[in-house]
Amino acid sequence: MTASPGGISDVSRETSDRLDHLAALLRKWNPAINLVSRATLDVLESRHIVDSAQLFSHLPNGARRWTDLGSGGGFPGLVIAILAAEGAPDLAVDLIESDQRKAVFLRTAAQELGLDNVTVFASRIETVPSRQADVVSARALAPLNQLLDFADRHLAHGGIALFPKGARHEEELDDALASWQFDVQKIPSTTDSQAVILKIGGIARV
Ligand SMILES: C[S@@+](CC[C@H](N)C(=O)[O-])C[C@H]1O[C@@H](n2cnc3c(N)ncnc32)[C@H](O)[C@@H]1O
Repeated sequence: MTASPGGISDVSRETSDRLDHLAALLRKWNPAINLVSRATLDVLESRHIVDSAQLFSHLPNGARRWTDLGSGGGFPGLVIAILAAEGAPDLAVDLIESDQRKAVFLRTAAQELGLDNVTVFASRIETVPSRQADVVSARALAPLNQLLDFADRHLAHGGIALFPKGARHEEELDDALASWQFDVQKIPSTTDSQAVILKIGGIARV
């Protein structure tokens, strides 16, 4: 799988059809529940789907559970589940989303897309028992300091967090270092020259 600004390549016809189907479902449901900002609906594929798909290439070998926090319209979690159905069939994908209407969308979309690797938790991240995940992700959810607290709750020992972050990531890293120890790799985003994916392991409170 390759995710570049031009789109997603090296995937099967079924995966590509599922990604198109997800885009169609989002366009259908968006007027009712505002899953993505209306301004980005026209560039759903490049702005949200490709941006989410690039995280999949950082899946560690042997990972069994990926937990996406604050999934909203399914970014990155539903896109990861679609790619995993082809590329990592043993991976279970959790989507945690406290907004009940968005959680209904996520369940309906997973069903319509024929994804049996998805579990939706219509609850707050803070109240779901630890998922002991190998990977935790969160996009556009909270400052890094807060995300590390969520990741600390839901990661298994040795697990990693993948957090897409924008131009202010250095500031967020400095703030987080006041309360947390961690190892971080800054991976340039393929969709935005100012953005990075923070790949974080070894999370511990200071
Ligand atoms: C700005 S949206 C981002 C959605 C998606 N990750 C994306 O990139 O498009 C943040 C989402 O997180 C959910 N959320 C915020 N706080 C949460 C919490 N404590 N537990 C579960 N979901 C939460 C909100 O309902 C919202 O859908």
